[in-house]
Amino acid sequence: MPESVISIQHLSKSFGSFHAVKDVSFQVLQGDVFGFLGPNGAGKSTSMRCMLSLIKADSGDIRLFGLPIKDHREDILRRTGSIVEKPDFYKYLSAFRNLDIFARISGTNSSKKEIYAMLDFVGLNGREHDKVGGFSHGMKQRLGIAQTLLHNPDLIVLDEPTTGLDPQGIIDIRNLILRLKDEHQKTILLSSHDLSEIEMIANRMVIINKGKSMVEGSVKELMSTENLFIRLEVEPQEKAMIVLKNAFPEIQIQAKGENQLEFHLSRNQVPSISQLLNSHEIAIYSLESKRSLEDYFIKIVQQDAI
Ligand SMILES: Nc1ncnc2c1ncn2[C@@H]1O[C@H](COP(=O)(O)OP(=O)(O)OP(=O)(O)O)[C@@H](O)[C@H]1O
Repeated sequence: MPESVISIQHLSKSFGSFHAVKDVSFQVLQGDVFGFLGPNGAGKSTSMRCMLSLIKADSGDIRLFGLPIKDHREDILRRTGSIVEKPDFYKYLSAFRNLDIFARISGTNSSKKEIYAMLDFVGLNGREHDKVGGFSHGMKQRLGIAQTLLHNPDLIVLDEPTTGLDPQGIIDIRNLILRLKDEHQKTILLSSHDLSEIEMIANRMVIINKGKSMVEGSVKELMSTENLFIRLEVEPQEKAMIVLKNAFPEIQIQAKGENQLEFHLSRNQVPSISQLLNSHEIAIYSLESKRSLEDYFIKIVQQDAI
């Protein structure tokens, strides 16, 4: 059994009368890329800030590397790199100078060679001496990751690292996270509101909603039971609706516009749709299937209520 790197039990935090985190528990094991998933406002950042002791939790047990954060803050933070608040840089200085200054202030005293190697690792080679003010959001994000890696932490905590990035920026960060896990054996906790993002890089995850943990486990196992949202463009629409209702009596189908149908279907039933409609001479112009975190939540919440 891999070592527990983060263990959070029954974490709770209020701001005045507002209970932002009510009951969050999860466990991150060594070598995990662990997805901390929840919609906006679910309490992810607040939980992460409590975990790193940037703010004080009201109650709950927080242990990193097996040690309670309240008694071992320094030791724990020495082994942890995080971007939970937006990283700040001197925009009139180069990427290299920014890291050099940070290394001196924070006491990592990294050599020039180490800083160049870090900039190379995050894909900023060739841009080392350019001013940070001219960097894209994605480049700043990668520079932020380089900064958190300077002290060679075992655990890396990233709060919504791909938010606001363009598609290439998202791919760059995703690849960087996977390399940190595969080539450097880091343990990574990252938050996101995007289920598909987590599915692509995390091996385990917890889903939180309204300040409470809903479900935790292997990403593959959790996703395999999931329903998909289907949007079909078909003709004739009414006939398609009847055929689908006969084949899947348990589903609720909504007719949209002239020839669109929308419904939810379990993943393993999706491949049979086109064959079914073709056999009734119904033309399919498009079939769109997507996962929706919200749909997934509703399913979990409904299961919870039974
Ligand atoms: N310092 C604060 N004072 C008052 N309310 C706060 C404070 N920080 C967070 N909140 C509230 O707590 C709730 C949870 O916020 P939090 O930032 O933890 O959510 P999140 O899951 O990270 O969502 P997002 O992705 O939108 O950041 C939100 O309703 C937020 O407005």
